[in-house]
Amino acid sequence: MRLDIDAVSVALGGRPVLHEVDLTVHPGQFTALVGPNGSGKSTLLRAVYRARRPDAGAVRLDGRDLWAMPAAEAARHTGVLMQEQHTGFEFTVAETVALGRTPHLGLFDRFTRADRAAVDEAVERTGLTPYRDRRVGELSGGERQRVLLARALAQQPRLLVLDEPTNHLDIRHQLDILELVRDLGITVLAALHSLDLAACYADTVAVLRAGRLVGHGRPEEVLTPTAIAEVFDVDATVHHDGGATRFALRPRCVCPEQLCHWSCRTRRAAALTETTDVR
Ligand SMILES: Nc1ncnc2c1ncn2[C@@H]1O[C@H](COP(=O)(O)OP(=O)(O)OP(=O)(O)O)[C@@H](O)[C@H]1O
Repeated sequence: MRLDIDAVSVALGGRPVLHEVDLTVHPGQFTALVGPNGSGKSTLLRAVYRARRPDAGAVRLDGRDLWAMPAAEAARHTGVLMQEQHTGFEFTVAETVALGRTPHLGLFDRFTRADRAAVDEAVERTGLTPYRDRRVGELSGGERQRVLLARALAQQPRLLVLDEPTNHLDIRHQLDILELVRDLGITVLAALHSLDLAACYADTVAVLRAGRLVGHGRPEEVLTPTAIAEVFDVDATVHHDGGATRFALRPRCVCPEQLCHWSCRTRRAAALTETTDVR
């Protein structure tokens, strides 16, 4: 499924948060959305999974206006894993994952064999088979995160929208989840804080800064030391090692001696105290 974000603008609390953002994710492509805290990533994702209507511009799925289609249809197309998502703690894992089938069921429809198969497959793929009868409230944060991903997968969406899907996960499960998501072969738009993971798993990386899209392209084209320094205010060295890209990042240094950031801060504080003392 093709996702087109056309000149989307959003204001929150009377303040512009997104400024005419244009972004296309081609069918089957995995696009990572990166940017500093508060740059508008979650707000953009909310416009894509119909939680916040854009004030201007449009979101299209295969050319159709997402905000003009019936809510149930939009829900069938789009699987979502958001930050701080609520789950009913009293439900079991299998019951929670089964909720992913809701957009496919009519009011009086019963669960079919196909629905059950979709749930079983989602539980299996996320490594949750040993947990299927456990209550969600008894799970760790990382296990719960996998349950939410399984619920989104059970929905068999054509577009997956993920807001920091690796939150709470240990390194092994971060890799497992992104590998799984990449191998689904469906269209994915995922906000990620880790540039390493974005470079490793995404086909393209879109960079937001202060609500504007300032770059979009293949990871190696977009995540350059200059761009990273400008957007994230850190000094970056990028190593391409075989197929993998690694980033060595450190806070940007502003002192003439090029000492590290903390030293700079210490020095500036010391300098300030000295000045104050002199006065
Ligand atoms: N309901 C709201 N009312 C007013 N401002 C809001 C509201 N929600 C978010 N904002 C502001 O909008 C901006 C963008 O927030 P958003 O959550 O989209 O950023 P983000 O890039 O996802 O950040 P993070 O990396 O910290 O999750 C922030 O400055 C935030 O304070």
